[in-house]
Amino acid sequence: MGQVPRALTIAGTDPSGGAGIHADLKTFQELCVYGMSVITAVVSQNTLGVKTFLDMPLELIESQMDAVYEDIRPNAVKTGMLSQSDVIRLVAQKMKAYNVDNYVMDPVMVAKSGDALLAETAKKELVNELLPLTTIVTPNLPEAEEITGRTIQNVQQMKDAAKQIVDEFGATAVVVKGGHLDDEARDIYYDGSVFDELVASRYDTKHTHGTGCTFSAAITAELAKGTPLRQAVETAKTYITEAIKHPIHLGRGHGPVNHWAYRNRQEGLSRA
Ligand SMILES: Nc1ncnc2c1ncn2[C@@H]1O[C@H](COP(=O)(O)OP(=O)(O)O)[C@@H](O)[C@H]1O
Ligand SMILES: Cc1ncc(COP(=O)(O)O)c(N)n1
Repeated sequence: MGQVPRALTIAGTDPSGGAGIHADLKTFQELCVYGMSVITAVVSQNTLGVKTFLDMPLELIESQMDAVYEDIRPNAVKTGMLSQSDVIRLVAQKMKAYNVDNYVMDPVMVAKSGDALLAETAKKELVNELLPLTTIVTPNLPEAEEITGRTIQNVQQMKDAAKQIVDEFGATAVVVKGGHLDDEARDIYYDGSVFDELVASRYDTKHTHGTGCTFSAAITAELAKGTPLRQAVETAKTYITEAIKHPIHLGRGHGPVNHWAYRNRQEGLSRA
């Protein structure tokens, strides 16, 4: 047997298991990829909201990245919550030092509960330092608005934002996620030459804690396996749609998505 595909997430935690590192590792596992993690912040949160969080010291983030790269090199990497400017600058510097490719950025800014997970002053660092390194970036509508300075209320405006993020800010590709838009869950993919729409039914559910984390982790897992980018995004869309469609009804707020649903569908099983 050849070496198993390996993916790394650099992100914050969620003790209730629905978002951040926890969502990412569950997604990697379900997609048969060996998961590793670098923790940027310990976040006290659950389905009801964020209570508080503590950023890890920079030396500890750096040391965790070194621990991974000196031993088990990942085939793909994603970033989630990076919370402040010096964390972003450090991660960008380490990404360059380790010559990272297959980099998926989920530009996490605000939790579903409305709590800020990225300092206001750090947004420009995310765009200037990290965006040009990405293979793909996956903003939701408010994040795409922040990055581009545009108002986005329809598909044409999503396409305009996608174009700006790639052509002007230097991402290799982008998916602008329309989970916040209308009656369909319509996302716009753009890779500098091709626009594409990823469309799924929109399910009327409050169980959407960790949807963005899960979607970007699924793209990362597929890239780690060597799946071409466009196809990786397609698989991630199926994964997140199934995970939202079959809620597991945990928590008193925005509950977590169902990580068993994708494989249940593939294998005709019913684990939950
Ligand atoms: N209610 C829903 N039904 C179906 N798909 C959804 C729903 N909400 C979000 N999605 C999809 O889930 C993925 C994550 O989107 P989104 O919720 O916008 O991200 P974020 O968690 O970053 O805000 C996207 O593919 C989006 O279209
Ligand atoms: C540590 C951490 N990272 C990210 C999110 C955003 O989650 P969502 O995917 O619901 O936008 C979160 N709530 N916590």
